[in-house]
Formats: sequence, structure tokens, C-alpha cells
Amino acid sequence: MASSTALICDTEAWKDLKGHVEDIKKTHLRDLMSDANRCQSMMMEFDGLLLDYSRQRATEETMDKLLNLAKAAQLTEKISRMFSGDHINSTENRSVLHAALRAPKDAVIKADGKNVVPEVWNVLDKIKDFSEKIRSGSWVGATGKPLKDVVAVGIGGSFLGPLFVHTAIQTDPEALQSAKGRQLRFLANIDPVDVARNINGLNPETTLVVVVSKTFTTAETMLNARTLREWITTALGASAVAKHMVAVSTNLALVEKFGIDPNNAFAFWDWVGGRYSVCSAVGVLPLSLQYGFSVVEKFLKGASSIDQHFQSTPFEKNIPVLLGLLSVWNVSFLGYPARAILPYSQALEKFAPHIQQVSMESNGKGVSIDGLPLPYETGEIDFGEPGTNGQHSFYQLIHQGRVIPCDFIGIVKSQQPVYLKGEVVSNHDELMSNFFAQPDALAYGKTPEQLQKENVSENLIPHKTFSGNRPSLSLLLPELTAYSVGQLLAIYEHRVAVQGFVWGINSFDQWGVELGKVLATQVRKQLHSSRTQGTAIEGFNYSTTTLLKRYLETSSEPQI
Ligand SMILES: O=P(O)(O)OC[C@H]1O[C@H](O)[C@H](O)[C@@H](O)[C@@H]1O
Repeated sequence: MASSTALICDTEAWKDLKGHVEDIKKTHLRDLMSDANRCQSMMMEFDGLLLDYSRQRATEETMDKLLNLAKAAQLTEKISRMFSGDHINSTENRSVLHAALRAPKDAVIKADGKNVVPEVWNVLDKIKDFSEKIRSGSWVGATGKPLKDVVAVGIGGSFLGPLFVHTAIQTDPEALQSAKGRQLRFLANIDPVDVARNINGLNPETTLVVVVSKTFTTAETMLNARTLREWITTALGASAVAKHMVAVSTNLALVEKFGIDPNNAFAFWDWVGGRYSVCSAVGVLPLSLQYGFSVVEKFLKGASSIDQHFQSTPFEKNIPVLLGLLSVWNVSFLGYPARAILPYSQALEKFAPHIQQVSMESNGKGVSIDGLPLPYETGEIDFGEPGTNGQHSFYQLIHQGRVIPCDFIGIVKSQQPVYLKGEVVSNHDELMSNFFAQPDALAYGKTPEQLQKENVSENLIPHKTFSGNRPSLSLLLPELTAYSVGQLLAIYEHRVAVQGFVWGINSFDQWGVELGKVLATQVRKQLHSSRTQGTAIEGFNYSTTTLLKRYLETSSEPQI
């Protein structure tokens, strides 16, 4: 770009793509898919993964133009600034170095002139040591019993990533074996129902609570942490906290103030964004407690493999870059506001919720990194469900309603294969039949002529016609292990960064959410004074006043 404050939409590369939209509108995926050379050029393999983006509404020319856009956005420079620790999160004046969390021990990655990799490994070694103590039973609770269950208390980035990884690997045979006799649960919502669910069936004597909060000030997490502290101390006495509660945070002073021994605190750093923190102690501690460090190390290695690929592979073969550019194409040029994440694996059921935060909190921005209002939309609405559950639910809209680009994620080898004698295919083949069929159904659709040939009655033809031309991409993983879960995570993290770099926004701050953190304060004060002193509701609009009145008059919350 000409100057640092220019917007990407003012570049020739952007305008060229705008003009190209008309060409693409004249195409149909039915025709694009019949060009084998085009399709071949839209398949990419790396480290066991196969990406097929031939069902995107794009030609080889589109891809060239998108690569020009990457150049205009100075994508190479931006990626290298990220990896070299520049303060690319400019509004918070911070580096963005989550890749350092999974770097090999001998790597050198600097933040503010200092190599951070030794610090990272100090904490990883401490986690390894601590989790082995807990798992082997050499660390015992206040009454001398081993701690076999863990409740991780945290919200947002201190919750969704670890939950995703836990859910993804818990049925992997190796992880399953190493987690025998242990439980890992997550308490996120401040709704007391979530506390009740999480402690149901657990015994404080055998439970370890891990409080996870980057800031250690998040209202929900701190109240939930106090609630579980109460649960422990009521049963076991105040001194039990030292044995039953540990913490993960960047704010070790507040951890100590809360009453947790600083020796039992696991640090991370302000150059790790909350939503990018699953590879820090945020995820590594609870997951190592459940599965052992060696399993979690494989997850870190998978992510690291993608980091290296992202950093060093030419853009035309770079999976996160290609995915990021195609997302920009879909959102900013073809005008599709959403993306469906459709893993054909129940183990990936928490993938879309995690990516919702990674993507929507990162790229849901209205101004450029220099503070200029954006004349184009950024971010996309991410949602999804595992197939085939989604097929029996919202796929109707995807097939015949709005156009929503889909990410199909398939696994070659099931974690838990089942084959019933006499069935046509194994259960996993049955699942995967859908994975292979759906993208074509979306791309090709069904024409009235085809329906006529099938003798569909005239009056039903409009209802049974599928326009097709609905874009998707397919990502095939060889198996779902800790390693490939790490790969998947890093692909999406970097894809989101690529989108943000091209849009020219800061993908690493979240001022909108910060606002949410303070909004409840006024209501909290009102509830307190109304309940304790009967103070009248004041300072709210008609609607909120009415709702609050109803809540206070009819609720049976304990009076403080
Ligand atoms: O880890 P914490 O400091 O408790 O923060 C938890 C969450 O708080 C906010 O919602 C932020 O927007 C998230 O990015 C963050 O993950």
C-alpha cells in the first residue's frame, strides 16, 4: 500500500478483484468442477493433510488476483512481523506470539529483545512435573487421597480452546488409555446451574480446581472460583486450598491475593491473546492433568508443524494463507457473511464454538488498525455442528436458502471404528459417505430438467430444484490425534490472522468485549441496594426498569 494509513480497498489489487466478481458470477461450479486441471491446482497436501478448495467459486485467475491482494496488503511483511515479536497488537502495545508457545526448545523467538522460548519451556517443564505428581498420586489432597478429578474454571479463551482439545482427543485410544480413572470438567458460566452440574458426583477430597484467567479479574471466573473455594473449604477446612486449588494466569500477584500458593501458579504472558492461549498453561495444564504431558506435547508439535509451514511456505501452497484469502474473497467480494464449520466427527463438536471466538472476536472490527472507519465488512459469522447432525437440522437453509460457504472437515481413520456384520459399510464409512456427498450436492444442485427425467411431478419441481453453485472446501485429516488436533487449531488461528492482515485491522484486541465486562456493574449495584435496603430502581429506561421490578418482586434469591 502506498501509505500506512491507506485502506486495502483503495489498492489496484482490490479493485481488480471487484471487477472480477462479474466474471465469476457468470460461472457455475458445475462447469468449474469439470475442469480437472483447475481442480488439481486447487488441492494442497501438507504433513498428512489434504486440502481441496476446488469447490470455491474461484478460478485460477481468481487465485492469482488474491495473491496480488496479499502482496498489496503486505502479507509477507505482516506475517514476519508477527513471528519476530513486533507489537502488531498496536492498541494494547503487545507482541502476538502464540506460536512461541509450541516452538521447539532450541527455537529463538524474541519479544522485546528477549528470547521467550526458555520461559515457555520453564512453565511446560513445571506443568510436566506437577501433572506427573498429581497423576501418580504422589501429590495428595487434604485428607491424603489422590486427586483424580479436575475442574477447570475459566471463560472465553480460558475455556473454549481447552474444551475443544479435550473433547477432540478424549476418544483417541492413546488419550483414552492415559485418562483412565480420571475426569476433566469445565466450569465457565456464572449461572449457578453450571456449578451444580460440574460438582455433581465429585468429591472435594479427590478434586483439584484449576482457576484459569489471563487477567484474574474476569467477574464470572472469579465468582465461580470463590464458589468452588467455598465448596472445598466447607468440606475440608481453609488450609485445603493449598492442596486443592491451583491457578493459570499472567497476573500472579492477584493469584496470591486470592489465596493460591504462588508455587502452584502457572504463568503465561501478555503476548498471548486469551483466544490464542490454548497452547499455554491455559490448555496445557488441565489437559496434561487428564492425559499426561506426553500426549499434550504431541498436540503442541502438531500446531508447531503448521506454524513452520505458515511461516515458510510460498503463498500458493500455504494452507492458512490460501484459506484466509478465500475467506476474504467470500466475505468482501462475493458478499457471503457467514461460514459453516462442518466437521464429520463427533469428537470435533467443540471446534466451531472455539473458532467462533478465535474468528469473531479477532476479526469483528469496524475500523482499520490505524483507526479509519472501514467501508467494507470484516469478520464472518462462524457457526457449525458435526455432520451428520447438522444435515438433519440447518442444512436445508444451506442447500436451498442462503448461500453459506462451508468447511467440510473429514477424518480418514476413525478413533473408534465399528463394523457390524452384514452392514453394507462400516459406521465410519457411513458417516464419511455424507462427507463426500454433501459438497457435491451443494456445488451441483439439481436442475428442473434432471427432475423431469426422474419423473418428479410438475408441481413439485420448483420445490425440489437445487440451484447448486454453493461453495465449500474440504479438509481431510488422516486421523484425529493430539497431533492432528494441534494442526487443525493452528490452521484456523493463522487463517484468521491472514484475513485480519488483509483487511488491515487489528485482529488481536477486543474492545467490544471489554465493554461487556463493565456493563453489568450498574445492575449489580442496583440489585444489591434493592435487596439489602429496598432502594427503588433508578437510572434505567422503562423497559429495563420493568424487567428488573418483575425480577426483584418475584424472585426468591437469598437476601443478603
Ligand atoms: O482469561 P480471562 O482474563 O479471564 O479472560 C476471559 C475472556 O475475557 C473476555 O471475554 C475477553 O474478550 C476474552 O478474550 C477472554 O478470553
